[in-house]
Amino acid sequence: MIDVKDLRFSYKKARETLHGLTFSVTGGEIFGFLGPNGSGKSTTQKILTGILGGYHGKVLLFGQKPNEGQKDFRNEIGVLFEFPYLYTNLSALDNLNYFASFFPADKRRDAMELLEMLEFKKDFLKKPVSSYSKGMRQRVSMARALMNHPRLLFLDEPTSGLDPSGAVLFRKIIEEERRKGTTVFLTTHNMMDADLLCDRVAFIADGEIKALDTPKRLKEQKSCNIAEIVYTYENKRCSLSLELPRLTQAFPFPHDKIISIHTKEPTLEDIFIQYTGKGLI
Ligand SMILES: Nc1ncnc2c1ncn2[C@@H]1O[C@H](COP(=O)(O)OP(=O)(O)OP(=O)(O)O)[C@@H](O)[C@H]1O
Repeated sequence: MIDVKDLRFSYKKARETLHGLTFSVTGGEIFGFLGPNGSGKSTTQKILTGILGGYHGKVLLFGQKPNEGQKDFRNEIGVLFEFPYLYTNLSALDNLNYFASFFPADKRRDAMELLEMLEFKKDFLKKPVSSYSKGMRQRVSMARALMNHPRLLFLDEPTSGLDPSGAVLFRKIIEEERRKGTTVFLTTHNMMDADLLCDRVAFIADGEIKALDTPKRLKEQKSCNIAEIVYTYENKRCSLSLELPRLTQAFPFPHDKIISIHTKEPTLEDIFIQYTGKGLI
């Protein structure tokens, strides 16, 4: 679906922003592109969606170059940008109906249905976008990205500006898209979105991919293999950390009652820091 080999890009001659990215995304997967501010996520998405040209290396989507700009290609992708780019003097419905007019009639989804699915506040449907909160604008942007039944959906920070219940709703909708067979390229520095949604994630830092695998395997590779045992002894609550291989050996210690045994699993963010030496924010 997406095939990228040795992708290099510079905004200015003297400074390279992307230093040879290589990855591929297969049909039907949610692929996470995870990195801190300024690491090159949006630049990569802009190249993949044909907004930025002038790159070096191979970039193919559906087997064709994105910046060749064929209409068929535009009909097959949906994009949620980091910034909403909506007409602020128009309403949600007018914005969506205008964007829908770029697609053939049989590709268009109903604007009203999309906004209902995204739990958009009904009293604002005909008010101008300039009166909307960030979360409401994000809902309209998501509706626009889904407008043409895209086979490939690019989402740049989809849950940014949403409250927790809005973020849960968006994750549900993204999963529903995957269930229908849509391929999703999810750009984010939100570790929870990446961990909950993605089949595979690429860690990007300083314009380079530092690791690429399933969230589970990434966490297992760097797992610290420590179990924490909480127990009581002589009416006191105590805890003990133990390396996992020792759990299989007889390991006596004075106690009255074991309360819990938990492995200390690293989070995806812990793993990101181990690979890149930096946090996600
Ligand atoms: N139009 C531009 N002109 C010059 N430099 C740019 C431009 N856009 C981005 N950059 C630089 O390119 C680098 C990568 O930026 P990019 O926006 O791709 O990062 P990002 O990972 O998406 O960050 P964020 O999470 O903040 O959106 C940064 O150093 C940024 O300052």
